[in-house]
Amino acid sequence: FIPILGRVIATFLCSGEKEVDLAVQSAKAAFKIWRKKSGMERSRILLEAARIIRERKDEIATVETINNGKSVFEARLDIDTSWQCLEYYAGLAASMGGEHVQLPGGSFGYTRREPLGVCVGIGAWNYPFQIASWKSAPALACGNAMVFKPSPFTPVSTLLLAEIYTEAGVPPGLFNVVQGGAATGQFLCQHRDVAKVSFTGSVPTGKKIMELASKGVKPVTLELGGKSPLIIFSDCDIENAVRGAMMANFLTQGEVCCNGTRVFVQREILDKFTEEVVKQTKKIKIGDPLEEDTRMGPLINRSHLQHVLGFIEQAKNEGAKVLCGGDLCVPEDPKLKDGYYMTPCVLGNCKDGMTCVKEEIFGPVMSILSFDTEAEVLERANDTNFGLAAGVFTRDIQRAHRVVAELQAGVCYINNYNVSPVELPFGGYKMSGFGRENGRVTIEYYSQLKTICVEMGDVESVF
Ligand SMILES: NC(=O)c1ccc[n+]([C@@H]2O[C@H](COP(=O)([O-])OP(=O)(O)OC[C@H]3O[C@@H](n4cnc5c(N)ncnc54)[C@H](O)[C@@H]3O)[C@@H](O)[C@H]2O)c1
Ligand SMILES: NCCCC=O
Repeated sequence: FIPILGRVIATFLCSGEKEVDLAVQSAKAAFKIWRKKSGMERSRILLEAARIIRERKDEIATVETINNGKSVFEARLDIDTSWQCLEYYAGLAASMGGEHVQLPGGSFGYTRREPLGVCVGIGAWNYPFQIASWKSAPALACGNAMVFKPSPFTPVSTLLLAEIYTEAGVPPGLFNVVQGGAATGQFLCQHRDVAKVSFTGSVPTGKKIMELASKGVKPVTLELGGKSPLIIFSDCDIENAVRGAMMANFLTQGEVCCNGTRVFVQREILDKFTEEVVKQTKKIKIGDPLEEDTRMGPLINRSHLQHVLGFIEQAKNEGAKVLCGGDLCVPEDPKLKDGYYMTPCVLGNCKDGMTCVKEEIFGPVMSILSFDTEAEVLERANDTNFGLAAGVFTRDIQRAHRVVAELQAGVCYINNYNVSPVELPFGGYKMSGFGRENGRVTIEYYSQLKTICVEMGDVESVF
């Protein structure tokens, strides 16, 4: 689909059980070659792939924008965090290793960090190229092969990544792409030659993936949904807090897992903050996402647009006040008349029990709530089954650290929101998932440790 035009541009055949098996077998063959390469050799190939992504950045960003609807300005940032991820793991590939342990009598042991084998990546539609890069870079750096299934809504850009890996010199089949939806994903998770599944998507699908993988005792990484709190204290730099709240809610049309959609504002600055955030939200340029100055494009598809608008209707019925936006939008350009556009929405008078405050909307809808004390806001911020991200704006640095130490979230931002340095681990607490992407720790999620115990003397048998 092209969300900008509301039209189909290409169709892909879904991979069935046979095609999934072919992909896994060719990944398995490539794994035999790749696992024998030294870290330095793998690093060189990943660096070359990163270079090609940088070189083709505009082309990849354009494809991403056409298929997903996000502004090309943002898509370029996604592509940056993609090649940066490849560079980061290329840098770590050569230094992966185990340890040497001295034992009594001159005996010793050592550990080897070894790849898992064929890993499966399953992606969501909001960051197609970035998700494929964040999964494949650490997987390949550790010596694994990967079969990746993008979302059927955004099947295109992952194919460019496969092309780039091949051009950079990975063995044929090392990074394979299969297309399809739930059925294809299930075949992948159940395949006996698959060693691990890394999934990005919703909580309900994450549960199913975990169940399927458990049948083969396969480890899983789950990057799931969220309903993250953003806490704005009255001593903050208000301009930065407003910018932070916009970053926390309106990137990629609000279709972002870690968005800080529950914006808690301390009562003393509630009116001033709300007035400014509404003013800035009304200024967001909606339109053709391929134009340089557009900052919000169409949502992913019609049914998702209706789903998001439904949340706004329900919020009104439950007593929230629409302070701006929340309507269907038809851009002036006639070619965009069938696109899935809506105006970004700020909801005031929100209460903790409202549906818009409790459920992940995955659209451009910010809910503003007021609070009085630190203890109260912490209690309310943590009162959710999700735990992906959280943010705090304050000039009091002691309070900032005290608050993030209490927040039940895998990623916490102090005086910023939704930045993604690849050097830092990303992932959730509670029902937002487990395992991490990015950062040094992710090596542990794509490798296994072998212990070798070496006897230097005679065997002392108990028999
Ligand atoms: N935590 C993160 O890093 C992160 C990042 C992006 C999106 N998300 C979450 O993803 C969700 C939106 O994405 P979505 O609508 O594509 O999610 P989704 O769960 O509907 O689909 C995700 C992927 O899973 C596949 N799939 C669906 N059913 C399956 C099954 N039974 N077995 C195997 N695979 C199956 C889909 O085809 C798709 O590729 C939101 O909840 C969002 O918060 C999380
Ligand atoms: N840039 C990270 C976004 C991942 C969640 O949707």
